[in-house]
Amino acid sequence: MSDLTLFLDLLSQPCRSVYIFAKANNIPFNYYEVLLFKGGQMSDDFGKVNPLRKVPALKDGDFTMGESTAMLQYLAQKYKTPDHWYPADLQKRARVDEYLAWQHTNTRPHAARVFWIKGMTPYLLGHEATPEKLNPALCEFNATMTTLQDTFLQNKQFLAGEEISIADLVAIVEIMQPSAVGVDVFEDKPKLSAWKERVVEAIGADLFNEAHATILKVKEMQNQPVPPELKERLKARLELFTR
Ligand SMILES: N[C@@H](CCC(=O)N[C@@H](CS)C(=O)NCC(=O)O)C(=O)O
Repeated sequence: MSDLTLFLDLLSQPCRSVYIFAKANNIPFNYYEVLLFKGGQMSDDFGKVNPLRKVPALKDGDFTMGESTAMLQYLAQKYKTPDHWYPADLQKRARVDEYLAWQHTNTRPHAARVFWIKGMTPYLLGHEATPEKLNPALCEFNATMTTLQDTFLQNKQFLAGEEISIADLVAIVEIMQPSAVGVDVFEDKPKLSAWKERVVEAIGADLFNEAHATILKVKEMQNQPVPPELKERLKARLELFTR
């Protein structure tokens, strides 16, 4: 049994980046499932691992931490994964860090906003999102994807260079969120579309599909009843996205 335990729910995009990274690098870990829709993050046991009550979280012996990008950096350094994931060279590493810093206030919130408005409105309110609510979110997300393609990717193979890095992983898992609820993310973005194919190939299609199997079935979840206590909490979250 490994000393390393990852606390994950693969519906969550940052969980998928950590899961894919660990699997792709053959890092042995125990998988502890924290089912967000069942309130698993609120358990006493999980609170001891991550007092912020967010997944992913990591326990390595007595050491615990949250925050996916910091976890990826920790795993890359601890397990000395191939250099391209998180290069030792100062400036190459800075390129990866640059994207990781930018995405927190761009790709992540903008993709999540589209996912919640388009995907969660039917589940929580029983009707499709109105164009008044959805269109501004789509516009914002589309502008972010244009920046991703034209400013970060440019003519390179991957976001931070010619080989895959943790920047690409962190980006793709976020982008798959709107994609899972039917947004044509790559429409009119041929370079970004080709980049996605390269990322899937570098990770391996089997691992990519396995990690995304739950989120790609999220629309089926919309036919299931929402537990009442969860519904109120999720509705409050949805409201934040539609303000
Ligand atoms: N910045 C954090 C974000 C973690 C996060 O927001 N996780 C969400 C799932 S995607 C969560 O655990 N939400 C539970 C909750 O808010 O109750 C990271 O990158 O790990």
